[in-house]
Amino acid sequence: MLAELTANAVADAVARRESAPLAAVEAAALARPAALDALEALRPAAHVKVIAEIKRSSPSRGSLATISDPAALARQYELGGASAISVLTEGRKFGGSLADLETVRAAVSLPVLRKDFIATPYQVFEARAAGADLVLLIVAALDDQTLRELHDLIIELGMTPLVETHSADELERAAALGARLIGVNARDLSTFELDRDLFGRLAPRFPEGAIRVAESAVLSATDVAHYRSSGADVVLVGEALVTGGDPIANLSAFLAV
Ligand SMILES: O=C(O)c1ccccc1NCC(=O)[C@H](O)[C@H](O)COP(=O)(O)O
Repeated sequence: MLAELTANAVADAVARRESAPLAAVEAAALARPAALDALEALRPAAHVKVIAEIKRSSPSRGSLATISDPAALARQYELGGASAISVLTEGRKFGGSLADLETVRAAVSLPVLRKDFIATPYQVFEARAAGADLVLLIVAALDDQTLRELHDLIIELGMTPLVETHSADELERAAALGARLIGVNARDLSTFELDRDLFGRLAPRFPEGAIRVAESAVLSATDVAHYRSSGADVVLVGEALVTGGDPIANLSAFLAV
């Protein structure tokens, strides 16, 4: 499934390139005000930090929430104390778009993550052109050379890569890049199986000084507490915030952990 999602995302970017050629997107990326400092926003603190996600649907869960106004939801996340906003920009399975990212960027003063299946420099330029401050790189989807190339391009453009892993080997590959913001996704992106204990098993292997992000499978404050006690500096939460009623109240509960 991960290979299919990545291939689709690249095909969609190739189609967009017909109307927005690389040179135009590069120019738009370079014309943007500087990206916000996500490493500072997510710096380890006495309390856990939350990256709150705008997520309409997913391959594993189907339709989650309508979200007709992503800017309004992002503002609620900001009011609720999120430290960054994740915007799923993949259209086919997640119902997202770069337009969502742009509208969220304009609505909040928090760093914004482009969460997608990034495999080409074009998608990185698109992310910056839409106002992203962070870009997700999924280690399992990329060979070492592409991973390095995209990682370095993201930094060159002033953004922060969030390097996502799901095994000790992938964590080593992230460490070899010098990644400073590393996630462990509890969700196996090929089988959709969830393993909330994976973060805890991998936490001791994080490179010194890297910010540790636990991604997926937070349904309650108890799950946040579990990740926090396993060493997470940051949790990335989607489903629980878009389906759980009042996002501000839910964030407060998560941040009180
Ligand atoms: O969510 C999915 O079903 C999914 C399937 C395949 C690739 C990626 C997928 N999700 C992306 C994410 O990693 C999550 O949206 C994110 O970590 C938040 O997860 P959750 O809080 O469990 O919604």
